[in-house]
Amino acid sequence: MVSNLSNSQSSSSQADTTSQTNQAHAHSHRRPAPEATLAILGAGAWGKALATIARHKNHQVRLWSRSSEESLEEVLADIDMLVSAIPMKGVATTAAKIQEIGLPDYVTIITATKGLDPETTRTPSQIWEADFPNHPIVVLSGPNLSKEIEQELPAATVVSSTDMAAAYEVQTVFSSSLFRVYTSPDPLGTELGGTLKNVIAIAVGVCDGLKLGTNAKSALITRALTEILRVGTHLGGQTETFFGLSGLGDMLATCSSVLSRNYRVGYGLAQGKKLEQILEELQSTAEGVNTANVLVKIANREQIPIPICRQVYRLLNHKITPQEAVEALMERDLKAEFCDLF
Ligand SMILES: NC(=O)C1=CN([C@@H]2O[C@H](COP(=O)(O)OP(=O)(O)OC[C@H]3O[C@@H](n4cnc5c(N)ncnc54)[C@H](OP(=O)(O)O)[C@@H]3O)[C@@H](O)[C@H]2O)C=CC1
Ligand SMILES: O=C(CO)COP(=O)(O)O
Repeated sequence: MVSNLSNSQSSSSQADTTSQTNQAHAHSHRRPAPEATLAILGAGAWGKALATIARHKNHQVRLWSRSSEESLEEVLADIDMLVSAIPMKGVATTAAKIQEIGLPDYVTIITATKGLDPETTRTPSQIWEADFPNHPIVVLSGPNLSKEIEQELPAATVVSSTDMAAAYEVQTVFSSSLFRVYTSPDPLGTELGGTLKNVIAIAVGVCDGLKLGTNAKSALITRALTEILRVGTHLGGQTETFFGLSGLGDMLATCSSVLSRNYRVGYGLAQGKKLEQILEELQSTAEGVNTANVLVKIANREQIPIPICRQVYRLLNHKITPQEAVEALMERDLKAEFCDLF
């Protein structure tokens, strides 16, 4: 399907990645990246798109979901990298299953889930890290609407890890002329940007569904960035990360496209549809619904002001109408623009 995802980096960037790959191997005994064997867990929209990208780089890809004929044991046998594109609700149980099966220490774990665990409030990478403390863990996140990637449209993403050798290796594995992969040393910030923006995409869907106009949408997205920065840095992400592809970049993509499931949740609510009906029609994951609930739990615990996300939470939990949510935001106490950023 995607014919142009071949590796056509310039010679200088090839030199860069070659030295990066050498650096990766200097730090580990992992096998060379050029023809890696990848298990991609989660055969939904995102797992399939990632599989397409990897296959066009000539990697061996085994795509798995719970309804696959192959067992998880079979899929995991002799792999170099494990990619998790599982929805949040399945991450902890799947990680526990893999722990039981066993995974050699050299296998890099790449997490592409955008969510927060409802029980523990942990991010997906924190779950993988806790279960696999000896493995390199890499977060992959960015403005990556899967339908556009399947249509061979260019996109960029971020791979982030405290183990930079692993990040460089994953960068090499996924980079192509249509998928530009940047590295970052801030996995938590990278992950939180992609996760928190889903709640904002619901808010923006409401804004568009109510036809509140461009001024309102611009104000909403801008103030939402302040809110994401406040939460994200409080939880340990680096400020600059939230201005990058996995933060602002992903928020712009998700808040401006009807391809976003989260945006469509908000849009549907503004049209008076019931949440259950919208989710039924989507037949796909909208992580912002769960994330809004977990985020409010975190904000209450840590005393972090999240006015926009709190209205989304109240709307999703049938405590308020879309119009009341708008009024509540507009009628808050007046204040300086940057008084409470950090
Ligand atoms: N779609 C996109 O554009 C992007 C999505 N993401 C993120 O990737 C994650 C997955 O999204 P997406 O692929 O769109 O979701 P989909 O709903 O399209 O697919 C989900 C996949 O996961 C499997 N699955 C569902 N529930 C569980 C579970 N409890 N345990 C294990 N596996 C499960 C499903 O198959 P089965 O039921 O057979 O197991 C299915 O293959 C989300 O966190 C999303 O935010 C990130 C970037 C882009
Ligand atoms: O995360 C995404 C794009 O980067 C996908 O967004 P949705 O889950 O809202 O479709």
